Amino acid sequence: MSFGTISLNDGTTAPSPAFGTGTALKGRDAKEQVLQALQNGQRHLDCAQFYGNEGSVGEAIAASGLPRSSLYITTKYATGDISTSLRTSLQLLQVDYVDLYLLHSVKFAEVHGLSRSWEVMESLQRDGLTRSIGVSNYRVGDLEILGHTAHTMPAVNQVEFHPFVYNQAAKLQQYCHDHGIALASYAGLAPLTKTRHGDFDAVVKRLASKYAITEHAVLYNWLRKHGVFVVTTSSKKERLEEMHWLAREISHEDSAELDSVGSQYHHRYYMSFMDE
Ligand SMILES: NC(=O)c1ccc[n+]([C@@H]2O[C@H](COP(=O)([O-])OP(=O)(O)OC[C@H]3O[C@@H](n4cnc5c(N)ncnc54)[C@H](O)[C@@H]3O)[C@@H](O)[C@H]2O)c1
Ligand SMILES: OCCc1c[nH]c2ccccc12
Repeated sequence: MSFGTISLNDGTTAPSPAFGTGTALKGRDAKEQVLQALQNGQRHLDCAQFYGNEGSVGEAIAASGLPRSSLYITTKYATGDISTSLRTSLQLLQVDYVDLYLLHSVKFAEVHGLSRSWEVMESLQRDGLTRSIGVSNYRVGDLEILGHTAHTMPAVNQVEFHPFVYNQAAKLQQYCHDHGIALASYAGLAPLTKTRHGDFDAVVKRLASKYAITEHAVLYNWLRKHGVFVVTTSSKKERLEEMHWLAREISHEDSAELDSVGSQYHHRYYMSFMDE
């Protein structure tokens, strides 16, 4: 895989990029898109109870004929009893463990309370239903509360991360780094696929030409430069193929230029409470 692997604090490794199954409308059948991704070399699937389509992901996994051991499967808890939710996800995905189980959002987990939720996550890991445990959309304050009672800190925090939330994510990035929590990014392409700014576009264009990669690959490599593992997605075969060759080492100066031009702007597309 193009980006390689990320080492987690529990001694395991996760392949990056992960292939997202949630950008399609909630509940939309993901079978064809996931099967195409698997056939094009993607091995890490990023799933969620919230997406309402784990059954279709399970069908794609089964149809691929790939051995379970060659796959890395992440899914996320949204609602209901955590242990029951994971067991249901396993059934739908047609596997007997996942590699990484995440609490999808601190706002979703509030129903159990942070400490109690994390205790259950630790027990699911002990029972072998998931290899690694982590969180998504947790702020520094949430991680601090969790840390008071946790036996092990989350292996991963999956958050929105791109140049237009760079300033807002700085404290969280530092905290995760200091506590051995791997930061995973979603919506990393948003500066090209959602809101556009001419001066930022110009920098991306210049770097795409300098490094002989696409503009989207400039953002992937910016994420990589920041030590962040990538969750992305595409329904297009050519873009999946492109992910195999897009890794480039962009210079510190070029990355810093994206930081400074991008962080003049602030756009967050998911989970607005992350700015609180
Ligand atoms: N944990 C969370 O709360 C959370 C929130 C949002 C997304 N996610 C995960 O992250 C995944 C990706 O999210 P995203 O869609 O925001 O990520 P992204 O920013 O990587 O955007 C992906 C989209 O960009 C476009 N795209 C991809 N490659 C392209 C290319 N080469 N050229 C032009 N356009 C291209 C496609 O429309 C694709 O759907 C989701 O499927 C989901 O698994 C998680
Ligand atoms: O993991 C993605 C979660 C997600 C997709 N679309 C949304 C809209 C609102 C809140 C969360 C999401």
